[in-house]
Amino acid sequence: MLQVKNIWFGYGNKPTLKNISFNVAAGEHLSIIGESGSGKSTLIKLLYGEYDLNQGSIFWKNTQILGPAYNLVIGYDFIKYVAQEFDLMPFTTVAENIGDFLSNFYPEEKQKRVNELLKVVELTHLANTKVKLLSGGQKQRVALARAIAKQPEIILLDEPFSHIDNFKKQTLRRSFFKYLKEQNIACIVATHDKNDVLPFADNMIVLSNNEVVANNTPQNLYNNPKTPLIASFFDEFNHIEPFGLVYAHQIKIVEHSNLKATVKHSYYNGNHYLIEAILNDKLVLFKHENSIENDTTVYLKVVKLN
Ligand SMILES: Nc1ncnc2c1ncn2[C@@H]1O[C@H](COP(=O)(O)OP(=O)(O)OP(=O)(O)O)[C@@H](O)[C@H]1O
Repeated sequence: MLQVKNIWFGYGNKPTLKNISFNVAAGEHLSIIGESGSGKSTLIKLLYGEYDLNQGSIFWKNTQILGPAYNLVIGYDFIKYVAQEFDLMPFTTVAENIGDFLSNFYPEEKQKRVNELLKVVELTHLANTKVKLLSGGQKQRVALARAIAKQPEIILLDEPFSHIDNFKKQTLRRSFFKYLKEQNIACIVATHDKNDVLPFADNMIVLSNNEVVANNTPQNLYNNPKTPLIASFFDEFNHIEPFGLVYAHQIKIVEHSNLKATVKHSYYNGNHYLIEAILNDKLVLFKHENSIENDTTVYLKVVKLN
């Protein structure tokens, strides 16, 4: 298990992270979310041992993760880290990059493993292409395959699919996270994308103002967002008294109610429209199957079924 106990860290005098504690079990999938600059990447780097802590401790099982003041070479065999900038060998092929950490002692085994990894990240067709010729998204997939090549016990991913286009993202995300679960590899993922979290994470932590402000399952945080920051991560939302935080899909148009609003704009969103309206002099957002003409009066009802 990963045990993070009361860690503090700052690049200068001011703390970037304060009083951070959480655990991650073997094979567990934890997401870290928070606004840009909230310290997600910094936390991932601390878990890898890239910096020295100001206070607190990090253990994976019985091994303490220590920073450069204690280690000549940063990192540990059982932990892999895929940064936002990938560390690849540009002048060798995709297959060579992926196989770089694998032993040459059993060439057939090595080839089999490389083929398996190429399949997980859907790069079989580019096996013999030099990495310098790849797109950003393809390079990101090589970095992911390299990180799992030697079966780490824990993998740290910083925005792992940010360069990958939507055509590939959905299937890649499913096959990659499924692979980690099957192999019982714990993973910690810093992300801005709810689609990295909701279908896959066992738990998620929310960073704000240098601290962990929530640590719970995605289901609990989605169904009961305690703060606007958490609600905004998942979807468009409103604050309507006496209901509190209400997602746009939790508002319906009804024949009559005491929530009388005037429509100002309809945004096409594929399977629904996002409607912007004015309710008691405040903006309200709700989802509707059709567009609605501007200045139409509608009556709204809050339906919180979660
Ligand atoms: N090497 C560094 N030296 C000094 N300050 C840094 C360094 N790296 C990050 N910071 C600062 O630490 C804070 C947290 O940055 P960090 O990159 O961890 O945030 P983040 O949540 O990962 O952001 P994003 O979502 O934009 O990637 C920011 O204020 C940033 O400017």
